[in-house]
Amino acid sequence: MADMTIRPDDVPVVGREVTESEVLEHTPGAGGPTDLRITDSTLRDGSHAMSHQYTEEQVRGVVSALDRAGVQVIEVSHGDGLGGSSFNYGFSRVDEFDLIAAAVDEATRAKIAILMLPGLATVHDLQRAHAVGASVARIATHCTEADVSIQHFGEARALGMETVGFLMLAHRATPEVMAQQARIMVDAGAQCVYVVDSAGALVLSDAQARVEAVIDEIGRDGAQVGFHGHQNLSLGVANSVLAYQAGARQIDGALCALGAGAGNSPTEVLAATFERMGIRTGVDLGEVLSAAEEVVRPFIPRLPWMDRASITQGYAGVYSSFLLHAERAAERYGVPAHAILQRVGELGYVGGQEDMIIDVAVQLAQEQELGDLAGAGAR
Ligand SMILES: C[C@H](O)CC(=O)C(=O)O
Ligand SMILES: [Mn+2]
Repeated sequence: MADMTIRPDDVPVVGREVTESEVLEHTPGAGGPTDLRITDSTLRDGSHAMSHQYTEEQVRGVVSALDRAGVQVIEVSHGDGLGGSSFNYGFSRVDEFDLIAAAVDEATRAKIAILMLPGLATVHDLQRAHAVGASVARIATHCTEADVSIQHFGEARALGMETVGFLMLAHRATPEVMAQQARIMVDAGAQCVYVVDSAGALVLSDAQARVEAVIDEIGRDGAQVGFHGHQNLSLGVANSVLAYQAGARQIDGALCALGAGAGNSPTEVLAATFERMGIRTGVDLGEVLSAAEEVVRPFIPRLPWMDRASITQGYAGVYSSFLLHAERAAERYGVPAHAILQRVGELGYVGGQEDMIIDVAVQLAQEQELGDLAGAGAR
């Protein structure tokens, strides 16, 4: 297998020399050199499924177990990224900077990553995350709006952080557009760009084609490509394998699939599948299975699952984190969550439009009432 270390000469230079300390290195995991790097997002994407109620004790337990298992990067933030704790997205139980600091304190080998969406989080939030010890900045935009991340990549690199770009709702852009957007991120300082299947809507070759196009565009700069899957159509792991085969070298997962919608590709299943394929992740399978079964599963309020609402998200291409918002609106306005999500898909809403879910529910409730009245009139 190819040597996966990115050396100073391979890293795209963004307006200045790259120093040794900024070089993206793949820390050998428990099993030595790796062929791909798994980033675990239980403590970030999983925060959606936890309604952002993580405690410091839970964060410490998960980080310690993942670190022991040899997972090289652990993401910790509000589900919607830094600054997400708000009326629109849901308030965190514990300040995310305290959770990030606890994660940094607990990790002995793993790097702690944060996610941020420019506009929701500011450069000041990024500086705070760095100050408490986060060393990987994952900067996310809608798949056609990479230009809003330019300043943030510049600041992350200036802070000496490893940088990863997240092109969300990737099913909404063609492979060609994904490649153009990835180019913007790399020119701004991203060392890796992810194809992010936020809706779990990419079906096999759809995922592969996007990864291939992005690699064709940015691979020559020495930048890597990653894949972040959701299980709404149950394809997160299969898409991740295809992404690896297309050249992706960073893959996201979450223990017990704990993530938005039907959840993320389960980290423990990724570890087992790649091990079966002879692909080295550096993750100790026994330890990661224990982390899922003994540390995470006991505190999960509800296991993410492919039910009618989350399958509708995959089918209709709806942002996975809309699920709990839709369920709450369904309860309040007496309309089915899957009908809300179907309509949201038709209207093409993107992350940040959570408040529109209420409007859709109100509209559907009115339509339902009119339908009932018409039915009553006909009798
Ligand atoms: C902020 C989002 O939840 C990021 C993500 O995980 C996705 O788009 O998927
Ligand atoms: Mn996600």
